Amino acid sequence: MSEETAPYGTGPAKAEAPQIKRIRTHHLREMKQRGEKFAMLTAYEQYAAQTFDEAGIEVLLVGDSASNNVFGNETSLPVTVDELIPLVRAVTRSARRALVVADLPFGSYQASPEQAYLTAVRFMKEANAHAVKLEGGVEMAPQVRKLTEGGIPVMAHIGFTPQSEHNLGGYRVQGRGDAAKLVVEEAIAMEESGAFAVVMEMVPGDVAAEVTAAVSIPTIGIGAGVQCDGQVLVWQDAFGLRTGRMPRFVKQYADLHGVLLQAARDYAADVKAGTFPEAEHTF
Ligand SMILES: Nc1nc(=O)c2c([nH]1)NC[C@@H]1CN(c3ccc(C(=O)N[C@@H](CCC(=O)O)C(=O)O)cc3)CN21
Ligand SMILES: CC(C)C(=O)C(=O)O
Ligand SMILES: [Mg+2]
Repeated sequence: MSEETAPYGTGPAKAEAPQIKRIRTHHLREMKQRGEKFAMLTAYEQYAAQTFDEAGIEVLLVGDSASNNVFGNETSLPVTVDELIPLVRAVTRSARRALVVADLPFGSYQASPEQAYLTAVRFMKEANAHAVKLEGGVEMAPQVRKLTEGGIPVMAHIGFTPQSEHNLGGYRVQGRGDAAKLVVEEAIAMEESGAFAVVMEMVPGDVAAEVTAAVSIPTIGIGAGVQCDGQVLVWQDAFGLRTGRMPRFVKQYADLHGVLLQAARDYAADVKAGTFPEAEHTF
């Protein structure tokens, strides 16, 4: 089937598509230098990825949070590399401009730099990821160095790191009081090991500001205040597809749950009443 007549989900035909320059890791660093902020969202499949890309979101993260937001687990711990690879592939196929980052899941990189490299290579080769992300500070420096030297851009993730929730004593703010200097040290270790950016999760705003000033790589906050170079949220939180208690750092920009609920109810009511399908929907 030609691109022009393909009915589903292929977006505009390649021939008509204007040339769009892909965001690369150095562009984010240049934005930091210019004092320009950038936005990152999670994405796990085609339509969200296409829509966020069209909206100008600079970075799409295929988070290990797919564990709870796609696969229905309670935490991010159970998700596997084999489960995440098809999601990353869908997002890289769908985003024309955004930098697509694949989150390495729990247990797929902590054992050794070699394990981290072999896992990251799978995301790069099998899913066309542009970069990978891993959780941890100073203790992950050998992993970050190994990947970077092997040609794989690494985004670090410090502060509250959900894969270590059992060691951190639950979902808690990190870096309060004396622990602030540890967060700064972690960020510096990540920059020195070659990370191109660092996510900071649930860190006091003043500490995140200090980190942002202390490193030349961009910082990306989630519950880390407005002075980070970029921000990230889980899209189902920000756009209201997920319901229930939200972390304090979430701002709700839409009520997709309400929209979908009403649409599904209207459809069911039409079917039951015999008012759908109508003549125009019938061959
Ligand atoms: N849907 C979703 N959103 C996320 O932000 C997210 C995931 N899933 N899965 C992986 C991790 C887990 N994250 C979480 C989960 C819960 C809290 C939370 O309950 N925070 C509370 C307590 C903070 C405190 O103790 O001070 C909050 O009110 O922010 C925070 C981050 C962030 N990530
Ligand atoms: C919340 C972001 C930073 C993340 O790691 C994820 O979605 O998995
Ligand atoms: Mg994650």
